[in-house]
Amino acid sequence: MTAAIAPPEASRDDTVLDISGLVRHFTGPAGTVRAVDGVSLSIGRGEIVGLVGESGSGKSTVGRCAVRLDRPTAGSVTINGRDVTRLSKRALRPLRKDFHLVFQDPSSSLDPRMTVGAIVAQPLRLHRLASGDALRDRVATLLAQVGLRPELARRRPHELSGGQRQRVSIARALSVDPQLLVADEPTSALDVSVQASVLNLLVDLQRERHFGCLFITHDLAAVEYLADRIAVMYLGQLVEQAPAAELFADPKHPYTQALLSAAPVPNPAAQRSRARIVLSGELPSPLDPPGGCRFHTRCPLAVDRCRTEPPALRRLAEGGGRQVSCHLVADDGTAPDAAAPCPVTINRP
Ligand SMILES: Nc1ncnc2c1ncn2[C@@H]1O[C@H](COP(=O)(O)OP(=O)(O)OP(=O)(O)O)[C@@H](O)[C@H]1O
Repeated sequence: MTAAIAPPEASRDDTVLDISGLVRHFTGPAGTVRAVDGVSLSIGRGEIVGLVGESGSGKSTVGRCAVRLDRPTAGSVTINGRDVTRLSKRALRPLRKDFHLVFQDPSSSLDPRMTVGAIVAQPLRLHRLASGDALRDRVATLLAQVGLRPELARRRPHELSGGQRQRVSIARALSVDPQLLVADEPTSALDVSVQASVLNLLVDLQRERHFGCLFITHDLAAVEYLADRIAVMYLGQLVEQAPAAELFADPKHPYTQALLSAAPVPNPAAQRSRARIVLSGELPSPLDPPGGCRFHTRCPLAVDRCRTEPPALRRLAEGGGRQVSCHLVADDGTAPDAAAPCPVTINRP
């Protein structure tokens, strides 16, 4: 398990989400899936943190635990200073308005029997925040804020387009003014032509309302555009975390370097300066993750130490508070280039 260190953000008093040492294992007939294995991450008010990594690396599991749709095996989740990890459903109910999840596929998260108006009104009713005319006005305002015409309130989800349905989910999630929104691939089920407008809507609403946002995605161009900070996951653990601009300009972890090298960039000159790193092999099974550094089986730079000793996620001496878990990255941030493997000096403690 990773010896994850608590980021300094965890001690800020504007922290809305603080995940500490999160572990989520699923035990079934085939064994124990170690979906998340020691993740620590925090999000401040008004901050968008992007969570990226290959399919199966554990991103959605982190997101589900963050909003208590799933319970961690170990570790804690604190929202607005309250540890929600072990609260009963009843104790959790009044706090639920502070955090919401926007799912990848709005069709599966919207009740097909309810009208759009009733769906958006539901959290306001549940938390007794509005009723009667005030409730109707609030729903109309919310629909307008997500760019939907008021008459759509009488329709049902199947009568809307995918983009409109996702706007309804966003209106529902934001109806009670949450402090934290977890958006799990909110545009990946949508037509490419409407993805940008839904993303822009999310960003506009976030800038206006200053909620903290955990944005889970495979879309590196989107995350570069909208996230303040990015955390990179590999096989259940965080391998790197840094301000978005710094991560994209200078990825330190060999896995981050490989991930970003595969992403299309809007500026072709930048693309040319970044050699493509093709990783060998598949993501190993989380049923039996490799010992030592979990990435060593695919890392073009791995040395003996990587095969035996798990690297801790440690803070580098950089202004932005970057964290990296790699034996080959020096404390001052000097990092080898996975695109040009060559003998490296191991930075032994
Ligand atoms: N309820 C469950 N029972 C058993 N295994 C699970 C369960 N939920 C997730 N997993 C496993 O945990 C691992 C992490 O899954 P998760 O969905 O969190 O990854 P992800 O990074 O979000 O993937 P994707 O990008 O494809 O959504 C995967 O191996 C997945 O099969």
